[in-house]
Amino acid sequence: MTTDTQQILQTLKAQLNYHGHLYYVEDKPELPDAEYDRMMQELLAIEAEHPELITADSPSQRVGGKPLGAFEQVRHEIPMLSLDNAFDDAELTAFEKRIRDRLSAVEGFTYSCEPKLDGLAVSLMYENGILVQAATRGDGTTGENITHNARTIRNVPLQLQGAGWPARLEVRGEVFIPKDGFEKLNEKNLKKGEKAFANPRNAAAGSLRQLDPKIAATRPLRFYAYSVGLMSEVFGDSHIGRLAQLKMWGIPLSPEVKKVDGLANVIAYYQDIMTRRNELPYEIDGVVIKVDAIATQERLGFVARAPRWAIAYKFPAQEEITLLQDVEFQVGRTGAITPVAKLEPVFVGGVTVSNASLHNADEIARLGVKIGDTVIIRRAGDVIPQIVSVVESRRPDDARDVVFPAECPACGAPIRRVVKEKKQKTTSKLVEMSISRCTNGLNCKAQLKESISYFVSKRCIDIDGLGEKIVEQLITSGLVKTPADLFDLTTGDFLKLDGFKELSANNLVSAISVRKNVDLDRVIISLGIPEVGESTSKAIAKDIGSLQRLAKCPREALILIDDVGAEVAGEIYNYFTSSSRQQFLTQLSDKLEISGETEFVSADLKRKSTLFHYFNQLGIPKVGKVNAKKLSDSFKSLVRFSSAEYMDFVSLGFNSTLVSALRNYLNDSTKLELSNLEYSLREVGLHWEQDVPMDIFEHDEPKKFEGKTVVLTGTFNYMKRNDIKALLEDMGAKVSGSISKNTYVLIAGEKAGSKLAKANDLKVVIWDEERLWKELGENQ
Ligand SMILES: NC(=O)c1ccc[n+]([C@@H]2O[C@H](COP(=O)([O-])OP(=O)(O)OC[C@H]3O[C@@H](n4cnc5c(N)ncnc54)[C@H](O)[C@@H]3O)[C@@H](O)[C@H]2O)c1
Ligand SMILES: [Zn+2]
Repeated sequence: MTTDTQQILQTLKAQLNYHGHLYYVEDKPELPDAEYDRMMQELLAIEAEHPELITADSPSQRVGGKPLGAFEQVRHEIPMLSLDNAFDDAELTAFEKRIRDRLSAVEGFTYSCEPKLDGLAVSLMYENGILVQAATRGDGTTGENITHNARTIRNVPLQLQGAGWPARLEVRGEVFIPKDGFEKLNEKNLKKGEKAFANPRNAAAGSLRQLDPKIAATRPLRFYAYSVGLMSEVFGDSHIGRLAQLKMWGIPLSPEVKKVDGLANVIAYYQDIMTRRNELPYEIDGVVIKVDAIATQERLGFVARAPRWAIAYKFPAQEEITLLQDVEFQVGRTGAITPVAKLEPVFVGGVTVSNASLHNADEIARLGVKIGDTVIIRRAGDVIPQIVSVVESRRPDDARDVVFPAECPACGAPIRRVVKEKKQKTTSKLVEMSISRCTNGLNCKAQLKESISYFVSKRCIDIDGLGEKIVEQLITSGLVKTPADLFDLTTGDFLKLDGFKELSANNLVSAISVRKNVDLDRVIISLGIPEVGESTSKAIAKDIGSLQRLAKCPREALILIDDVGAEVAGEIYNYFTSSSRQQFLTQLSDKLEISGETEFVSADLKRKSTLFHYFNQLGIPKVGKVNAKKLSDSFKSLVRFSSAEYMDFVSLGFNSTLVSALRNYLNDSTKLELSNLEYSLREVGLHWEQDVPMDIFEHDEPKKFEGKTVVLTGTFNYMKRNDIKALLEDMGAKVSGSISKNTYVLIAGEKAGSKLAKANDLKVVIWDEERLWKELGENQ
C-alpha cells in the first residue's frame, strides 16, 4: 500500500465526514447523493483491498450522524442501521449469491420489495397501544427525541387500533414530505422571502427536527412504516406478515410494498417502480429488497452498519453535479430573455444534459450562481433540467458573475423588466415581474424568427415546409419583416434561397396560399400574444369578433371576456402598443380571408360592459362596489365624471373622505385616461347604453352608407384606416374584411393587393382614397 492510497483514503474520509455532517446533522447537503455515493463506493473499494486500514470511525462503519444537542437523547435498544447499496443487476445478483453461499442454500428466496422512500428514519414507541416516544435514527445507537413533532404527523396514530399488540412495540419507518406538499411549502417559503428547501428529504428532516412543534404541524409530513424494532412479545414469522399486522393496528404502509418470489421478479419489480417513479406522489431513490423469512434474516444477521439480508437497489441519479461553463441569453417569441446555462455534459435522469434553463434574473440571484461554479442539476422525468443549487465549497477563484444584459443580444434594443398591474381591493399597484423582455417587437430578428416559427406551427396558421433554416434565410434576405409577409412570397423569392428548385418553391408558395382562409380564433392565436392560447383565443373571437376591435379594446373591457383575467388583458394590451405588431395586424387583415368575423361585439359582452363595471375596475381609492354603483348612477359617463367639481360631489351627498379621494384621483392624466377609455369603448361598440351619444359622429338622416357593406384595403394617407372605418360605421356602413358579390364598394388605398384583384374579378365598385374623401365631403 502506498502513501498515495493512504492520502486518498484520508481525503475521502474527511470529505465523507464533512458532507455526512451537512446531510445528517444540518439537513443542508451540499452535494447530490450520487456524488456522495461515488465517494463512499471509492472508500469501500479501498477498504476492501486493504482491510487493515478499516478503522471504527470510518464513514463506512458508521450510521448517520451525531444527534443534535438541542434534543433530549434516546438510546435505541436495538440499533437502527443503514442499508448496503446495489447500483445494477450484477450487484443485486452478487447480493443474493453472498447470502446463498453463506446459508449454503440452493433455492432462491422470497423477498419483501419496498420503495425506498427518501425521507428520514424514525422510531415510534407504543406502550400499551399508546404512542409514548418518537426518535430519529441519529448515529444508529442514539437518536433525538422528537415525540412532540411526531405527534403532529397526521397519519401517525397516537393510539393503535384493534387488539393483540405487544405491550411494548417499536415501529420503524420513514417520515417524508409528498411531492405536492413540498412544492407548496417551497412556494410559501419563497413568498415569505425565506429560502427554498433543496429537496423533500431536507424539508422533512428540517421540519421534524424543530424545537417548536407548531412548525412541524404546519408541514405536510407523512409516515410509512417499513419494519418492527423492539417488541415485548414476538409476533409473525415473515417480514411481510409483520407489516400486514402493523397495518391492522392502524399503522400506515406504502401501497407499493409487495411479496416477490425469486430474483427475476425482484428485477421486474425494480423496473416497474422505476418507470412509475415520477408518477408516485413521493420521492424515492430506489427499492429496498429484504429476505422475507424472519428465521432466515436471523441466520444472516448483520455486518457493521447494515443487515446482510437486505439491500437498497438504487435508481439512476436524478441529480448530478457538473460545471457551469457559460450562460447564454436567448430571445423568445415575445421578447422574453431566458438565460440558458451551458453545462459540461453530464448524464442525469437517463440522458446527457448540456443545457439547463436559468429562467430569469431573479432565479440567478436566488441561486447565487457564477460562471465556473460546480452546480447541482436535476432532471426528473421529462421535465426540463433545472439547476438546483451551487456547491459553494467548490467555487474556483476565477468564478465570474452572471451579468444580465441591458440590451437585447439579438438586436441591441433595451431590455425591460415586465411590469404588471396588480389589482387590490380598491387600488392597484405596478409590480415588477421576473421576466425581462426585448422591447423591439418584430423589429428584433430573434423575436421575428420565433414569431414566424410559431405563426406557421400546427396550432396556428399551420404551414408545412417552413423549417428553421428557411425562416432564417427569409429574414436575413429581408424578404420577410413580419409573419404576414409570408403571403407575398413568390416562387422567385424562394428560388433565391439555398436548396430550392422550381417545383419545391412552387409547392411552398401554394402551401402558403391555401392557408389564407382562416378562422378568426386561429388568427388570434397566431398573433403570439403571451398567455393567449387556444381556449382564450376562442373566447376572444366569440366576444370581440374582429381583429381591429381586439387591437383597440381597452384592458378594462378585455377582462369581461371569459377566460381573460387582469394579467392576460394586460398582455393583450401591451402587445398592441408595439407599432411593429400593429403593422403586422393590419397586414394580416389585408392578406387573409378571415372567417368568423362579426359586425358587433357579442351581446353577452355588451351586456357586461356597464359603466358600473368600469368604475369598479379603475382602481379609484375608496371606490368598491357600493361607490362604483353610486358613481355610475350619478354620472352616466366617465367623461362627465372626469369633469366633475367639488360641489358636484358634495351635492350628490358623498362623504368628505370619498370626495377628497375622488378629487385626488382626478388629475390631468387620469382625466385623459378616462376620456380615452370612453372613446375606445365607443369605438369597439362596448359603450354602455344609458349614456348620451357623443356628438362628433352624429349625422343627419339618412345615413349615406346605411346597410351597405364596405371593404377597406391598402394604406391611406389622410386618416388612419381604423379612423376611416369608424367614420364609415357611423354613417351606417358595415365594414367587412372580405370581398364578395355583396360588397357595395372597395376602398383601396396604396399598395392594395389581393382584395383589389378580387374586387376586379367580381366587378365590385372600387374607390381610391381621393374618391372616398369626395364622397364623404358631399355628405358632410
Ligand atoms: N448528499 C450528501 O451529501 C449525502 C451525505 C450523506 C448521505 N447521503 C445519502 O444518504 C444515503 C445514505 O444514508 P443512510 O445511511 O441512511 O442509508 P440509506 O438511505 O441508503 O439506507 C437506509 C435508510 O433507508 C431508509 N429507508 C427508506 N425506505 C426503506 C425501507 N423500505 N426499508 C428500510 N429502510 C428504508 C431508512 O431511512 C434507512 O435508514 C445515501 O443515499 C447517500 O447518498 C447524502
Ligand atoms: Zn431584440
